[in-house]
Amino acid sequence: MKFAVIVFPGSNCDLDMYHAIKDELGEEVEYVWHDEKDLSGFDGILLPGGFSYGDYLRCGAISRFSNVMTEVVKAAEAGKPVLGICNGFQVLTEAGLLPGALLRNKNLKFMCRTVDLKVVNNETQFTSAYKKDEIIQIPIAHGEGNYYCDEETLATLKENNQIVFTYASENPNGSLEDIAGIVNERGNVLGMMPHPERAANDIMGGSDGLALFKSIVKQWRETHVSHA
Ligand SMILES: NC(=O)CC[C@H](N)C(=O)O
Repeated sequence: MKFAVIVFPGSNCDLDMYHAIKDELGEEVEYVWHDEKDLSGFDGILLPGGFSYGDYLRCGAISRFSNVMTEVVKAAEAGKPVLGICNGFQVLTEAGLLPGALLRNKNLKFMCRTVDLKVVNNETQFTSAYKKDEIIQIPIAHGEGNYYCDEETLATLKENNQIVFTYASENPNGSLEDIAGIVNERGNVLGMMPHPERAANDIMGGSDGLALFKSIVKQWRETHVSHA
């Protein structure tokens, strides 16, 4: 499987993402600058964390206009796995690929710690390697992680089982219904504020995030590798 790690001006978790894929999973991965106009050679698209365009206006509000985003939309529409982590999640909501918005943390502070997450939906291509309602430890580091959507959108998210991760022991940012990660209706685009790529090896303090990347590869292999 070949992954693209999109790099915006100001991205800072692209290195972690690249390491998780290349060194922990042993899969192909390349950095793709935000100005590129072709992602057709990639099987999975990863939007990393960081401070793209310095978080000016709103986190992700400018990056969503980068040339590469036209290709990210095409990849999502083609059913390829698209994963947005933290700033990547914010870009995906600004680009309309995921519903809702990430507002300023309720306490208006930058939150940087490891939190307990509940895997409330393990039936997605991103979470099949977890158990239902499994509690995992994943780091967060953000100032605008407070997920919000209107009542109608929340009802749709619940009806379609699109809520994938919730904060378990504490809600660090005020997110509606403790939402920490959601998928689109088709289930191939995931956005989440916690950083699984920063929990890909016990040396980093934990490896609970690795199963997410393994789930993506497992799904891809099941649908793309012929079992001759
Ligand atoms: N780690 C990140 O990706 C941070 C995202 C964004 N800059 C925020 O502070 O909310």
